[in-house]
Amino acid sequence: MIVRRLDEISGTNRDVEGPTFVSRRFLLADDQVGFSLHDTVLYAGTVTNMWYRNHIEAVYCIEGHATLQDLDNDETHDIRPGTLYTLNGHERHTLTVHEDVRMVCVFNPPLTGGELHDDEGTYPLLTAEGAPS
Ligand SMILES: CC(=O)NCC[C@H](N)C(=O)O
Repeated sequence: MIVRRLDEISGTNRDVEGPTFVSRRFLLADDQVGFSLHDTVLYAGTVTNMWYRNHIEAVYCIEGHATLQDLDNDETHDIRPGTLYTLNGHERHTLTVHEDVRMVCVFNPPLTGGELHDDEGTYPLLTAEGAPS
């Protein structure tokens, strides 16, 4: 069994700062559970463009307010606490954050640690050893 607390992750290499968010990565590939799980806060006033070509991501909002734009299907969704979205079609999307949003994010395959978005908003596909798979 794995038990972790947010205050144990803060300030470690599982606490990853991006330009528009902080991602506290509770579970990663080397935990060997088949997915990664993050507590992510995206900051008010920011816009983040993403395209998870290599992963499926599920996102559950527990705090704040944002607008999600599905660029592939030309749809817009209001994101508030209690809303889940899942990028099961690897959709290109944008999050425009009105109030800091706190999200529980699950990635399959799991992230390995320090991944950050490239110019297209994609995370690389890495193994637990950090090498491209
Ligand atoms: C909601 C979202 O996708 N934010 C970007 C960060 C990502 N969820 C992460 O935790 O690395």
